[in-house]
Amino acid sequence: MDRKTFEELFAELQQKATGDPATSRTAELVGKGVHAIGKKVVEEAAEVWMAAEYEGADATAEEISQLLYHLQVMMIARGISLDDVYSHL
Ligand SMILES: N=c1c2ncn([C@@H]3O[C@H](COP(=O)(O)OP(=O)(O)OP(=O)(O)O)[C@@H](O)[C@H]3O)c2ncn1[C@@H]1O[C@H](COP(=O)(O)O)[C@@H](O)[C@H]1O
Repeated sequence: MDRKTFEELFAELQQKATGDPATSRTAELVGKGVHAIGKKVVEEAAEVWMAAEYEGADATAEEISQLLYHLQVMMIARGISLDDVYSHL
């Protein structure tokens, strides 16, 4: 399985963001902009909630990974760094 940490994913997405939208989901989403990314964030957040209430831990963890991915895409689209977020934790 292709495992990565939150920080490793963010570094990968920063590279992907300026790539080819035809082959990179990240480049496609960043190209579509904050409005489209925001809709995905809300959709994935709802899927986390539903999985947590009605599905198992594995399904919930998968939905959480998709939410984290889309949050990172939003950060990149808005020029927000990991440190910008960590400073509020
Ligand atoms: N971790 C992720 C990841 N999580 C979720 N997703 C995307 O989010 C989708 C999940 O949302 P949905 O279930 O709603 O899928 P969907 O219905 O096809 O979505 P829509 O097209 O309808 O918006 C997946 O199909 C992926 O397109 C991700 N896309 C990419 N990554 C990782 O990001 C990195 C860069 O990926 P690329 O930019 O595609 O090269 C790689 O390491 C990938 O593993």
